[in-house]
Amino acid sequence: MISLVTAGKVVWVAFVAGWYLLRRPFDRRARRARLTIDRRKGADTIRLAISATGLGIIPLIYVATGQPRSASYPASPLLFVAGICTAVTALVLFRLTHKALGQMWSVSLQLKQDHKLITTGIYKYLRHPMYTAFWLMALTQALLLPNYVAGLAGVVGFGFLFFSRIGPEEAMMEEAFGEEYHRYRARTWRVLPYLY
Ligand SMILES: C[S@@+](CC[C@H](N)C(=O)[O-])C[C@H]1O[C@@H](n2cnc3c(N)ncnc32)[C@H](O)[C@@H]1O
Repeated sequence: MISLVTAGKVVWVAFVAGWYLLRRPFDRRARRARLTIDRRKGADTIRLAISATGLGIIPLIYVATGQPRSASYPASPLLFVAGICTAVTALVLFRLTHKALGQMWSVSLQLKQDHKLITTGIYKYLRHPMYTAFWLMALTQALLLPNYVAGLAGVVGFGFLFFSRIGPEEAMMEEAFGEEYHRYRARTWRVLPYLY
């Protein structure tokens, strides 16, 4: 029988692989698109690197080596089951966001030629449901990996990206779509209905 720690690591790896497979076709298409606004360079590159370190590199080092060992604590079956639930919810939400955004998606602060504002599908209810999915991804990491550093690195890394990007992203959308975005913003929540 494998230990709960190993099971958590296996589920986390499967979860990240599923995440990557869902994103791959959109990423390939996005690389070929012509852009009218491209704010990837500078601050956004740093944000993406910090987020990828917290959500990917640090937990991967822990999964492969068990380091940093001194930050580990006993695994709990309750947290493990909760982690599976948040993983499934995150993947479903991540798929819904890509389905709704389609070719309008890009990894950074960019707008395509003939970019359209999407306000349908999951975007009818939330302006940033993909970031909700990323928060769930960070939570899944914390629940599945019983190590204070590896588990919480996602919350810190993605939290940095989220809080430093949300303002510039909304400003960019408002600049491009004016009144249409203003009205959309007034009738939707950012990431959590009735809360934020
Ligand atoms: C990483 S995606 C995240 C999308 C969104 N913030 C979310 O969390 O669901 C960021 C890019 O998606 C595009 N985008 C974001 N919201 C959009 C919308 N409602 N309609 C069309 N494109 C959008 C913009 O090009 C933006 O640079």
